[in-house]
Amino acid sequence: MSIKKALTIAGSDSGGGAGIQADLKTFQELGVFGTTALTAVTAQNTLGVQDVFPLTPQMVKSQMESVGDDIGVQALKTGMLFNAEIISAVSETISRYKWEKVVVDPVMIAKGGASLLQQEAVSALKSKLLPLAMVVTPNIPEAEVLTGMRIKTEEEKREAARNLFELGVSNVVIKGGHDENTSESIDLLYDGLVFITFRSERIRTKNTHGTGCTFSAAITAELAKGVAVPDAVSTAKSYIQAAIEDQLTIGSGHGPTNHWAYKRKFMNV
Ligand SMILES: Nc1ncnc2c1ncn2[C@@H]1O[C@H](COP(=O)(O)OP(=O)(O)O)[C@@H](O)[C@H]1O
Ligand SMILES: Cc1ncc(COP(=O)(O)OP(=O)(O)O)c(N)n1
Repeated sequence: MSIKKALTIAGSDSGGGAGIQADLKTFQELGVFGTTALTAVTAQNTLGVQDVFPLTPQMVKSQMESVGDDIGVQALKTGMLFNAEIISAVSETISRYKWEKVVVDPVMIAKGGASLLQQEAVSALKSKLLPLAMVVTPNIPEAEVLTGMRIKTEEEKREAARNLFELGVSNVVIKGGHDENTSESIDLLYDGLVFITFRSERIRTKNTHGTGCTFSAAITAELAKGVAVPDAVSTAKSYIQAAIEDQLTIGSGHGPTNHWAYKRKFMNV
């Protein structure tokens, strides 16, 4: 059997809710073989991030090469990259291997407030990595940092998406999870021509740790299978909705989502 392979370049979450752990669970559930290039180790649980230890840029590059030289990469995603040196190493390696299906989740701050990207690395993210991205998936605070705009209205979301497209990204998805005053969670896709909205009922829960990682990993898995971007975003939206709805109770803070839920809801597994 030939199976598609997806690579995640991200940090480890010891609590299992976000980062590499969320990405691998998502790849597995969506039927692609997951590989990893670890950027940083975090000591983390549902209450927050207790410690961060970044790996060297050389070690990140070596892991990408090990995967690229032997296993192959049909699509990849980036998550926590932590500093400008790691961003440079990742961007150079993506360019050298000519990997095209690149999903950038511009992870900046964890739910508890810990910084997962140094402030001075934002310009490297914009100038080196975003131009290589087939899809970028900022949440609203991340889109505000990347564009320098304040985003409150639907028109401001569209303006931010246009600005991000101008940085060289082929498809921009501004996620609506942080828009807490709305009864729906609305994600907006822009491909330079049209806007498509993906809507779902907002679930009132504190257990949303790792939703952004999971959503971008689901897009990556679908791209690895050859699915077009709008359909990949649609599946990712269904996946994350099911995973938030079918609640787990783990830890006493912001708990993780449930990766078993998607197949249970849509495939009766
Ligand atoms: N309470 C919620 N109910 C339904 N969907 C949500 C909820 N919170 C987040 N989502 C969805 O989860 C995904 C991640 O969104 P978001 O929370 O904005 O990202 P991040 O985890 O990066 O902060 C998006 O598809 C968003 O619509
Ligand atoms: C190691 C690691 N990577 C990414 C995140 C951020 O994950 P995200 O999906 O944005 O979820 P929250 O942190 O907002 O719950 C992380 N926490 N750790």
